[in-house]
Amino acid sequence: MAGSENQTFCLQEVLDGFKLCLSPDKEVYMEHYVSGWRGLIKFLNSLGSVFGFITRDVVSKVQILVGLMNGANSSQYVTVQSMVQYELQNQQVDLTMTGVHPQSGCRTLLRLHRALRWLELFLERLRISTEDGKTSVMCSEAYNESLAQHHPWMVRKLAGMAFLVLPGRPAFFDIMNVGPPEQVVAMLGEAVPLISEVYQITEELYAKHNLLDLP
Ligand SMILES: CCCCCCCCCCCCC/C=C/[C@@H](O)[C@H](COP(=O)(O)O)NC(=O)CCCCCCCCCCCCCCC
Repeated sequence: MAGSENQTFCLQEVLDGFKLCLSPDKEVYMEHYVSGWRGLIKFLNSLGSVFGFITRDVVSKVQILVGLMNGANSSQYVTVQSMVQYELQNQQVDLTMTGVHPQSGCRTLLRLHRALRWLELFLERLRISTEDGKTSVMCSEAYNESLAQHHPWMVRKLAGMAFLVLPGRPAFFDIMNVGPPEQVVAMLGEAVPLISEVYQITEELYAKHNLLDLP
């Protein structure tokens, strides 16, 4: 039950979500994709109100996907592949401009998918960083290389301001709830390739169907 879930962030939970994401034939299970994101929402919550505008956006996108996964056509929303096939075949996606399906699964997941690339780039920087590494710099470099190109000026400015108040590397590692820094680094070494594979598979699927620029 949502209300009784543990609200403390743990990197292991995110790792587990993305680990379970891929089926034997490399389809992406939506249930586990969303559960990885639920873990990340806990992390965002622990960062406080400055990050509230980001948290609210992620929460609302996860809610849209969960609504589809539990809705009348739930059997079509088991994997990202089945969702894409179903929504395209049934004209459930606004392909060129926002119209009757502003909250399609495809466009909603695309936003999280782009953010997953940010996460991959950020976590890799964190993994190879030294003790005095600046999380705000790692975060904004990863952002500029990924999500920023999809955001208007105002969102980029707000994001840039939020990055400045990020906790430093030691506090960041503590919030991850993994153990000493060596264990955090080891877990990041496991998490980054997993996230990267899920990202690549989704990216290829969206590219194949010309869905990478959905409005
Ligand atoms: C570590 C601190 C968190 C830094 C987050 C970096 C990303 C900054 C993103 C700024 C997003 C601003 C909010 C609004 C965005 C929307 O306009 C925009 C477009 O949506 P629309 O087409 O429906 O309008 N939405 C998006 O692009 C989705 C943004 C999703 C952001 C996800 C951020 C995930 C943060 C996870 C933190 C995990 C840290 C690592 C833990 C081990």
